[in-house]
Amino acid sequence: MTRVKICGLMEAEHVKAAIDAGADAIGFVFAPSRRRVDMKWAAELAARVPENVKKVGVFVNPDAEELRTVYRNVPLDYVQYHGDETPEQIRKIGLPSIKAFSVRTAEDVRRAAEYDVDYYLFDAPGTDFRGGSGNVFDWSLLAEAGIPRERTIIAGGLNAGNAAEAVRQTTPYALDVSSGVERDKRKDPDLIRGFIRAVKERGEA
Ligand SMILES: O=C(O)c1ccccc1N[C@@H]1O[C@H](COP(=O)(O)O)[C@@H](O)[C@H]1O
Repeated sequence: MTRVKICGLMEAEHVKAAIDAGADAIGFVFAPSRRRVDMKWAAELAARVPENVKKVGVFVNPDAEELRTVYRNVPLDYVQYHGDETPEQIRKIGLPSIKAFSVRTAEDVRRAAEYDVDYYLFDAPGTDFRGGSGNVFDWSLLAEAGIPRERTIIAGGLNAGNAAEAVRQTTPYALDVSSGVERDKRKDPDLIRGFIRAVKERGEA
C-alpha cells in the first residue's frame, strides 16, 4: 500500500484532518517558506499526533546545532533535508533521514546513489522556496535512480487528479504533497481527504 505524507501543516485542524483521513506521515517546515512553523508551535502540533503517524521536519541546509535543538524539542521521526546537504553532512548529523533531490535531469536523479539515508525523495525544483512549488518533474527520469522503490518518495505538484498515475508510473514507497491539498494557499481538509482517498483506493493489493 502506497503511503501518504501531507506536508506543510501549520494548523491543528489540518493536522487532525490528515490523521483522521489516514495519512501515514505529516510534515512541518522549518525552512524558509510561507509554510514555516516555529519550534514551539510545531512541538504543540506534534504532541497531538499518534505514534503510528510519522512526523517529519523539513529543513534546507540546516545548521547542525539548530537542527539538534529542534530535534530535541519536537518529537520528530525523520529529518527531511531539502537543500544542498552533502552525504557527509547528513552522515555526521546522524539522525533518521530523508534526502530530497530536485529533479531536472537524469544526473540529478543519479546523485541519490551517493547518499546513505532512510528514504530518497524526488521533487521538482523549487521556485520561491526550495520546495513546495506545486510543479511536477518528469517521472520517467526515476528509471535512472538505482534506488529501491520501497525507499523512494515522490513529491512535486501532486494532487488527487494525478496521484494514481504517479503511483502507477513510479511504484514508490510514498507520495508527498503540499500545494495540491491547499486552496487559496491554505490547507483544505476536503482536499486532504480527497488526496488520501485517491492514493489508498486505487485498488492495490
Ligand atoms: O512546502 C514547503 O513550503 C517547502 C519549503 C522548502 C522546502 C520544502 C518544502 N516542501 C516540500 O516540497 C514538496 C511538496 O511540494 P508541492 O507543493 O506538493 O509541489 C514536499 O517534498 C514538501 O515536503
